[in-house]
Amino acid sequence: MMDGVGRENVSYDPVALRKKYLEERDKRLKKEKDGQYIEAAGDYEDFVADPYVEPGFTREPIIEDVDLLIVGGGLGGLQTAAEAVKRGVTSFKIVEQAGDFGGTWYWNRYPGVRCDIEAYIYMPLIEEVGTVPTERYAVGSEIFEHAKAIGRHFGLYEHALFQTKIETMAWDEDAARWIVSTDRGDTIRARFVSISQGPLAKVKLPGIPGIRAFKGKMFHSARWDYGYTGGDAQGGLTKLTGKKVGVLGTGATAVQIVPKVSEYAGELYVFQRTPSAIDIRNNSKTDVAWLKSQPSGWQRKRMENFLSIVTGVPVSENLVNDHWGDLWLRFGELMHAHFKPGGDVSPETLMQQADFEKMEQMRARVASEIRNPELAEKLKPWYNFLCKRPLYSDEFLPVFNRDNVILVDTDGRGVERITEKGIIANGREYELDLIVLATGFDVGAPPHKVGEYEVLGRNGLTMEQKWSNDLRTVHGTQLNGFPNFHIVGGTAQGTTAFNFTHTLQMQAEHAIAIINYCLDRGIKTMEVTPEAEERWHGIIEAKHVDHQKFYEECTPGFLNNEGNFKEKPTYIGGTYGGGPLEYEQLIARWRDEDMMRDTIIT
Ligand SMILES: NC(=O)C1=CN([C@@H]2O[C@H](COP(=O)(O)OP(=O)(O)OC[C@H]3O[C@@H](n4cnc5c(N)ncnc54)[C@H](OP(=O)(O)O)[C@@H]3O)[C@@H](O)[C@H]2O)C=CC1
Repeated sequence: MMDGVGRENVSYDPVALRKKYLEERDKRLKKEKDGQYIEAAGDYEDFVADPYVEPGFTREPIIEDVDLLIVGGGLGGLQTAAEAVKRGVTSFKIVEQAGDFGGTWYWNRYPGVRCDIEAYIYMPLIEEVGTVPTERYAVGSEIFEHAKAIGRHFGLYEHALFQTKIETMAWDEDAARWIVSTDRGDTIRARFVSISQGPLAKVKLPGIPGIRAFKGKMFHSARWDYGYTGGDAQGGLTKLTGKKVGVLGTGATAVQIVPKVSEYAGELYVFQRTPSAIDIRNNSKTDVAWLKSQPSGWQRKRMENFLSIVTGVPVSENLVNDHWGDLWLRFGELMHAHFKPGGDVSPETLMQQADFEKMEQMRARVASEIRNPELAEKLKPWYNFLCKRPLYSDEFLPVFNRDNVILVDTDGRGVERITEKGIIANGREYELDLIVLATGFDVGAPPHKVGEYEVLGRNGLTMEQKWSNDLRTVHGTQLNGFPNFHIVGGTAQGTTAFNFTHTLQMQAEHAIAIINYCLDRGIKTMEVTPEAEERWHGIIEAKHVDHQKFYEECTPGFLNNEGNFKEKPTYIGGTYGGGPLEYEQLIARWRDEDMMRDTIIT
């Protein structure tokens, strides 16, 4: 079937393409690697101040013993708390630094914010809560509202401590509890802790000279200032009329911001270092009758079907049927047609073929959307599809046909400097009123780098010390030396997926099943043994999928630590190689069969 962007009859020269990809990568490799970014902390903390709460919030400190402390009120924390409630755990607190639940959907309120994953599988617990997403790909505010609805439905607000940051968390051997203090003067003594701090919690700023020099308005996309721009995420940015706006970045965030801002700004400058591959969104209104007629358990089934497709697990039907699955479905077709065990065509060759085809389609889409052929060339992406997180938009590319939108392509170099008046790129100064830093997050920073507090396990052991030689965990969620401690959202030696809430759900259920097991039986402490960590390490090694060559050849980005894949394991590189669905079965089996062998219980 043709879909208007030349998805059939794709022809290309694989040798020339590979050469071009490597040349484009080389333009972008920076000696600073991931050190090119500045963390929005310390001297840069003002970039992450919460613009959505009234200043001056105070409350009385609490001193409380609880069975469970959940760190983080984003979707992972909510899924953990909902699971706790379902299992009858009633004594718990949720500590969240924001002013409400929602996590990434609380912070990211920029114009055009929308989830790229279908709402029916992304928005957790919609069957239980009764939320009906209005569109197939929901806007951010709707997901934020759903997060709050989860909070109301499961009675989580009475357990929440908002606008509260953890300052210390230490295991007390005698009390067999985690003693946690906060910046609001609280002391919480928790039998169990589950942390869920999110992969997008740490804002990244570009470490370019002059970032403090700019005299106009500047903010990161995750702290949008509607007081300055007017309007809301849906539009109405009328205060930008006549203004010169610069958006720095062309990732998943920028492609959503740019079309909205282009409707209002006098001039919009989009500073591009690497053009992104932008696939078809094809959004639609929810067929409410269809949604309401689904049998119980439909959401889980749909989630599993999607996850199977995007991890190459064969399925007999394609329930979601959007463009996320294209690459794997095509790979499956090629394997079926050309792969024979012992034959001379390898799965890698066929995957590369599927990838070249996919990216040719992406480039053909650019050519068909952009009227000016020279401009179209600048917007074409030259890397393997999975080198960057895939993007979906039907609005971004056509925006460059507008007169008030100017692409500043830096041909891989990035912008050079920020000045009092604006941005210098390609040796020219662009004067601006507003600079939006759509420069992303420290995706997948290890847990001890996300929260700005130290977790002190047995005998004051820190995670940094524990992992100083090599990473050791059981399932990426439990650690020897850290009893009664769980990580939800653990990717290193754990798992992840494009539909991140799906893997959060797996780990939330796992953590609460274990915690509930202990609470039911009066078990004071449960700690995974060093032998269990070695066993899991062995499984991780045995299942290891060697991504090294692939990511080394990739254009830099957060998936390969900005071209530093060899020296530093990444978010993706260290996950369980059998894939998330196998991981889910394996952790369930572990609870039933091996938990007693692998833990010390008191
Ligand atoms: N579910 C959803 O719909 C959404 C999800 N997200 C999530 O957030 C993640 C992060 O996305 P995003 O916020 O876009 O961040 P990204 O890290 O994907 O993008 C950052 C952008 O900033 C650019 N950049 C950085 N430094 C410079 C510089 N000095 N000069 C010019 N450009 C520069 C990068 O260029 P270069 O490419 O060259 O590095 C890149 O285009 C996504 O991968 C996704 O997981 C975000 C938005 C929507």
